[in-house]
Amino acid sequence: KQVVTGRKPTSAQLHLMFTTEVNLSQIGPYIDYLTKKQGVKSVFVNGTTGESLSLSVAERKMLAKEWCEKANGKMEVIVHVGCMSLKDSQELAKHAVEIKADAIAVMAPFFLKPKTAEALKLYLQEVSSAAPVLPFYYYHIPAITGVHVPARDVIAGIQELIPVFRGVKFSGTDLMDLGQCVSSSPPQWSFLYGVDEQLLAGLAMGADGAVGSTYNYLGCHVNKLIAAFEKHDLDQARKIQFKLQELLGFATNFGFDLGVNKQVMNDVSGLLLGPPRLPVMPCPPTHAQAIAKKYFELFTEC
Ligand SMILES: CC(=O)N[C@@H]([C@@H](O)[C@H](O)[C@H](O)CO)[C@@H](O)CC(=O)C(=O)O
Repeated sequence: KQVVTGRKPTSAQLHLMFTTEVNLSQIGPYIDYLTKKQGVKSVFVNGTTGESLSLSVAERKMLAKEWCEKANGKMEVIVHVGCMSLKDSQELAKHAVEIKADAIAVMAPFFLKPKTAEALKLYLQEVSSAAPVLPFYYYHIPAITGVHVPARDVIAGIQELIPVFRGVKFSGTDLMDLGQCVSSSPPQWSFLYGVDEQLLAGLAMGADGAVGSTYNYLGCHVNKLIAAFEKHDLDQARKIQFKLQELLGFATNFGFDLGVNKQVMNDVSGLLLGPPRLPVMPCPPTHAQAIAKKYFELFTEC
């Protein structure tokens, strides 16, 4: 007979909580939620929020394939293929071609870090050479990689090395660097800004779009922010940006991280996206519920 003691989880329960597996069955409903409820038109798969660097190459392939198959014309799919090993990145880049991804992105490896823009560019070129037909984005996220080479130095002359280069997913806070990237680039390149709490500043500096963890549940509001900015309605754009800041400021009190974000995604969308993988800890349900409550106070359905 099993004795349920109430508070302390048994070691078997703990094992279940922390041994997370990817769950492909949720990707179809997730795409429907993003496209129909959030008005999201593109997805950035296996990035930071997707915990790519905590997944095996095989898992990343399964996920990318499922996203491409299920998205099938409903959304554009950009697959992040950056790894610590060049060989793994090339394998994922080749795979992205096979599954007909729309584009790939690559962050700097960050165990043995590139010390110069030249080294990083050579690395990016080698990855792109495994998928020479796919549009290529550099994923600049210095707070995570610890690679602080300015993005403007990475993209200088990069088209000669990577003819399919299309832009930068810019998740840095250095707006001068973003501005210098924009002002030195051909108009067909895109700069996708990735610091949700200051998107409006990124747009003012010339970003063309946004990729961020909170857009899983704020996509339609952020589309409105972008539309207001494009109409020069700064008051409206600021109103939305300030509400997003209020939500993130509130969530920061609970140690906002991937685990918290994932739980908020579950609570707001009603999807069963599961907990994060170790070493990221699952968010205590009471914390996520408080953040979701704040979300519903600040944002009405679009
Ligand atoms: C460091 C980090 O996770 N940055 C997030 C932001 O969306 C971030 O969560 C948000 O601005 C809150 O700080 C994104 O840039 C990451 C992202 O887009 C991704 O999942 O690849």
